Amino acid sequence: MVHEEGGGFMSASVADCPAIRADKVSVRYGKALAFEDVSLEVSGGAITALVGPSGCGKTSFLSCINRLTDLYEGCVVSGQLTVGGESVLARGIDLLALRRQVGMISQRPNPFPLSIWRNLELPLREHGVGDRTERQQRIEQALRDVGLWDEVKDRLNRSAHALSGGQQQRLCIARALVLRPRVLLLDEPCSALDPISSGVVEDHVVQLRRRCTIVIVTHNLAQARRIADETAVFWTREGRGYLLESGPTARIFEAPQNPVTAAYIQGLRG
Ligand SMILES: Nc1ncnc2c1ncn2[C@@H]1O[C@H](COP(=O)(O)OP(=O)(O)OP(=O)(O)O)[C@@H](O)[C@H]1O
Repeated sequence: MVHEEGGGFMSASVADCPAIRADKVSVRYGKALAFEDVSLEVSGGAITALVGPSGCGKTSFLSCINRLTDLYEGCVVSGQLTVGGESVLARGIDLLALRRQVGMISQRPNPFPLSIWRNLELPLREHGVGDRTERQQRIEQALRDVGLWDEVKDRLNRSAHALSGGQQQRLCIARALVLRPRVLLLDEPCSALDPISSGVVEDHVVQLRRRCTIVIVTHNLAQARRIADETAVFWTREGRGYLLESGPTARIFEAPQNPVTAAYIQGLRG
């Protein structure tokens, strides 16, 4: 992909729980604009929900933040995007360092076809983190953070694929957490789960508030209202996504400024 911005990403200077700032960010796939001119401030340490109808660019926006967009041929990201004040769209930034700071969880649980332990050890080895003792500590802590430790501590060498869907998704969150990211991007993390597993995942995401800056895409407006400090509503016009409005979640749900937002949250549109 091509990036159209200057600057640099210095992992050492990113503050704890960094804010994310998008200034007129647009994403094109070939000639098709996925979304355009999105300007959004995401507060450090808060949970921000991205909501809106299908195809309005929520996942594409999320993917810019850790440069997953690089994986799509013909994808062009323009505008300014910073994490903790450091540009993430610049050419030549250290992508490994960026992705260590900015973890991403996808919609469907996707553990590697390896043991539970290896799933968590692999990213640590890949990023050259710690010695054996530190790796063990991080793995146990990450499993505790997602409430899995007591459930799996006696079967760490079993295949991750033998876990239930909800456990697999929590394992994937733990796999991101072992690297101690400062930003966590979650793309509809509960959409493939049953309501009980979904609730468990949601509870653990909430517990990460203030430890990470969290951006979560969700189609579940009740979930956004329950867990998000801030909400950004995306919309689509002639096939192009844009940001309709954003602000504190209570304001978006109780006193939306835009009539389209009002209709959307009442279930009348979208
Ligand atoms: N890899 C890709 N290549 C080409 N077009 C893409 C790609 N990913 C997304 N798009 C297009 O970009 C637009 C925005 O898609 P995106 O998945 O970001 O929206 P979304 O709001 O997350 O949708 P959903 O809620 O259904 O996941 C859509 O028109 C989609 O078809």
